[in-house]
Amino acid sequence: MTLKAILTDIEGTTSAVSFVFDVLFPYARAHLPDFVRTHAEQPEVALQLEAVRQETGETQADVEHVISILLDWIEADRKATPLKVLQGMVWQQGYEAGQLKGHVYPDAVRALRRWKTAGYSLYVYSSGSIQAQKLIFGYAEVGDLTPLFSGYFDTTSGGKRDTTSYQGIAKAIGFAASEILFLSDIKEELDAARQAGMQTIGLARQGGILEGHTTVADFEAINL
Ligand SMILES: CSCCC(=O)C(=O)COP(=O)(O)O
Ligand SMILES: [Mg+2]
Repeated sequence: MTLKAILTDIEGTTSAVSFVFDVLFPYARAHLPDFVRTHAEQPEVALQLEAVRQETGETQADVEHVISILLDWIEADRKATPLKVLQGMVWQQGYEAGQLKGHVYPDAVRALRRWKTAGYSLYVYSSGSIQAQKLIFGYAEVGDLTPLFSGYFDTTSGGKRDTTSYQGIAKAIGFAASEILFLSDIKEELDAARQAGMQTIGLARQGGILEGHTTVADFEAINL
């Protein structure tokens, strides 16, 4: 099958789950309350606070209550778009201050560089906001990896377990779904991508099999 583009997940695929859970989420938990208090009137922040109110039906919630909802969502790893957008804004401060460095597995860095040189177009699809995606790759430990990527998709393209999201992404990329390879560590995401017609490879970095999909332990084991 012809392959023209690679669409990759981040957490558990290009980057360690532990980086997200032990570094990024605690950073957001610590800094999001003051960030929201300070910037609540800023239009792009106010828009997300309003989105939280709409999503929970708590239309009269004050800023402190919205903050407590957001902290609950971090705890529950909710992939809610307003939380993801706000996390991206908070992380930007951390990356710019040198307090955060994006973790990307060395095998992923090597393979992504090789595939780009070989002429494949590279895209990212993560529940993290597009801003957060650009930050993890832009401030990677090995330097700026963003020149490798031709585009980014987040939850504004739909949920990662929904087939329609992958159909929409293929349309946006401009290739047939069958010409796109999706990489992820989550079986349900791979199932949805395959249902949309994409090629799939599962990443099981701790070992194991993502049932129904070719599964590898790292990017070096992917032969295009
Ligand atoms: C873009 S780094 C932040 C990761 C994040 O917030 C997240 O929810 C990870 O989701 P993924 O779809 O990459 O598994
Ligand atoms: Mg993942």
